[in-house]
Amino acid sequence: MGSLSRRVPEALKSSKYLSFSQPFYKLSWLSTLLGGNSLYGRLNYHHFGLSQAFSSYSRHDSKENGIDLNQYPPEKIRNFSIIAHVDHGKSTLADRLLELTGTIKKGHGQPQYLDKLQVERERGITVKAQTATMFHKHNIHGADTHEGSSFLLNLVDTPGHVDFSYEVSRSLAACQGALLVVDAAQGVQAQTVANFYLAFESNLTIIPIINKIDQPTADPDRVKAQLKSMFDLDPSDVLLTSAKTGQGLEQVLPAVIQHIPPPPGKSNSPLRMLLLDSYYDEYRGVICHVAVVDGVLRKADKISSAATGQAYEVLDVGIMHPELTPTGVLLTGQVGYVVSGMRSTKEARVGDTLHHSRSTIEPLSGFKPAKHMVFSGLYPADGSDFEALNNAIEKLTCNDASVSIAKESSTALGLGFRCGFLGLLHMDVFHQRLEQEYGAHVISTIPTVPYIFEYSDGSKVQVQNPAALPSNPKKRVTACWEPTVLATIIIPSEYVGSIITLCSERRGQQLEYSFIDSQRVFMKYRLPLREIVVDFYNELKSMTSGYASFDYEDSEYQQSDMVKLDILLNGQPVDAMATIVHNLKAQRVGRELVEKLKKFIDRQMFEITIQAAIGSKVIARETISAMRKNVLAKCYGGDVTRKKKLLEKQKEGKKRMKRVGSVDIPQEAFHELLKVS
Ligand SMILES: Nc1nc2c(ncn2[C@@H]2O[C@H](COP(=O)(O)OP(=O)(O)OP(=O)(O)O)[C@@H](O)[C@H]2O)c(=O)[nH]1
Repeated sequence: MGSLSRRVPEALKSSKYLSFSQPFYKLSWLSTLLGGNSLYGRLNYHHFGLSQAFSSYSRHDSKENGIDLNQYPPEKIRNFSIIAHVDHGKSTLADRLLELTGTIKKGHGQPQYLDKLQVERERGITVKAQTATMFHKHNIHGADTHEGSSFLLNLVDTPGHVDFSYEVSRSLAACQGALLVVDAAQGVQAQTVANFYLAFESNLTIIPIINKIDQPTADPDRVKAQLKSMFDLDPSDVLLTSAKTGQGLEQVLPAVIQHIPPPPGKSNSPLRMLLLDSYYDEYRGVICHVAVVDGVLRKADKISSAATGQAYEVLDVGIMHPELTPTGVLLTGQVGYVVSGMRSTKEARVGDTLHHSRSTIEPLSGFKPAKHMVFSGLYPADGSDFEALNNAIEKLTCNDASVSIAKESSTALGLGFRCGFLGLLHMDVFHQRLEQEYGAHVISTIPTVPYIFEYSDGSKVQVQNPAALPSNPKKRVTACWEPTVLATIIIPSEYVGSIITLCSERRGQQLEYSFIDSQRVFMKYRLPLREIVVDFYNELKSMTSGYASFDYEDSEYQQSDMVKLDILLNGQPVDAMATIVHNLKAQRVGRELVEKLKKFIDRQMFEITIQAAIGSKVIARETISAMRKNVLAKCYGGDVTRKKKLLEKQKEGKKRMKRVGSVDIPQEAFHELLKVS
């Protein structure tokens, strides 16, 4: 294989999409760390029984594990991640590499080994980045042999969905290279482009892999041409694989070892390690994932946090192989875990530098904080369960630090939380995890994006909750700004017309339009974030029979004519149902909301009016007429058991209701409102 192409394509240099500050070939582990964002995966004990694995490992020392990390100085280490568009085969490829190196057993009966969360398995998507350490014998002449020297390879499987690109960028901070996996039939898609640039900006060496070549519709030559035209990647450098049949996989690890540079830290400098991620284990306390940038960390060392100055003793240290495996030491360039008696994940600040307490060091620059794109209120479905929900949220946020949480209260729903998410899928996944892992049942309010409102007194505030806006905004609000995104859309050319119509309906502005090849078009749009958070992707997919791909990055705020839309039940505004919409769309959204509510609220003993209003102006109205017969009227007096049963049933039904004023609203009504855009 020839040397990998590292030239910056001219067309890309001028792209508004990116700024290129450093030559592609100039790899710098440190500058990547300083400028990058990274998060290492977590091993979730709840799903994995790792606590047992951990305690049994803990009884052995590193020699019993048969692993002597002293054999792996930086030149014998490669840190790389696998990046790709969603479903192009990252996790399957990761599985095969773990099998190939004997890290997991072949046919371990658990597809997508690194997708540990139940939600990941059910949805078939990767949500959390995950790391695994592998050992691989390689002979410098290229052929893998048992006589070759042994390398330590850290592999990071990253999520492909746009909501989790923050995880990808944080993962890349601990890597010097990336395998860019592209489906041989689907070719380059929107997240291929986005992830390529993330890796490219982090100065990583990129190894292109065309996967799924076993498919009947595979067309590797077409995909090679796309990689050349989009990223200037040399077709002769592209590896062809099938993670399903195993074809071509033997070339992957030799390419990793030959082309990805070793981590560049200094072994004889004072210890500096970057805290990549942390999670809480009820038996061990906080487990931190770390990358040792300089120096050496040993069990029983005294270490300090550069952020808080707090000192700790290293109780345990090791690698993820793929489960927590004590080694007693972590050397320069190695990635592993540390247990140091931290009691809460709040002490373990992602992006912090840990160092020996006795030495003074220059801290590494941490990560940019996660940017919350979507906010929603979370309330216990049963009002009395606030404490239970509070506990569940506290525990889950220990394992998903990318959610922001603040307590809030609603007249309609009582005490709850205002949560900030990276996107709508992230919000959905968070709900699912709350339910599945902690048994918490929640009602969430219509998601909103963070607006900036200016009031007549000149003050500007960020509004994350529509209820915080006064109901007559025309009187007091003088201006509003909404967040926008730069969206990349890739579609087959026959769908261009309908997608342009969709984007203009969503108030989009076209910035770029070009052909990737004779069949596919690449478009760049500026779109208000509000217009894409609900249902945009689904619509895009259904309009293109599933062929569209979409990715976005956040961009600047733009001034917009936004208004608060109130929902009133029997004349009373329901704060949890308020939303902020564009003035031109208010009428349609108001109509849809009241129609949805009419469908989901059952008839009650009295008439219910449902109204949508902007300030004092009602823009949509529906009425639910009063119920004539009581459920018990159906009983023929004497049948006590039947009566009891019916009362029980009614009580059960009530549990799933929220009473707002005098009106009972089923939980489903709240869920349905989330789908109105
Ligand atoms: N035919 C064929 N199918 C494959 C191959 N590799 C993966 N798949 C299938 O493609 C689907 C997606 O694979 P994953 O490995 O979950 O993809 P991913 O990129 O990790 O997906 P996300 O984590 O959701 O981004 C699964 O059904 C795999 O079985 C391959 O080489 N050939």
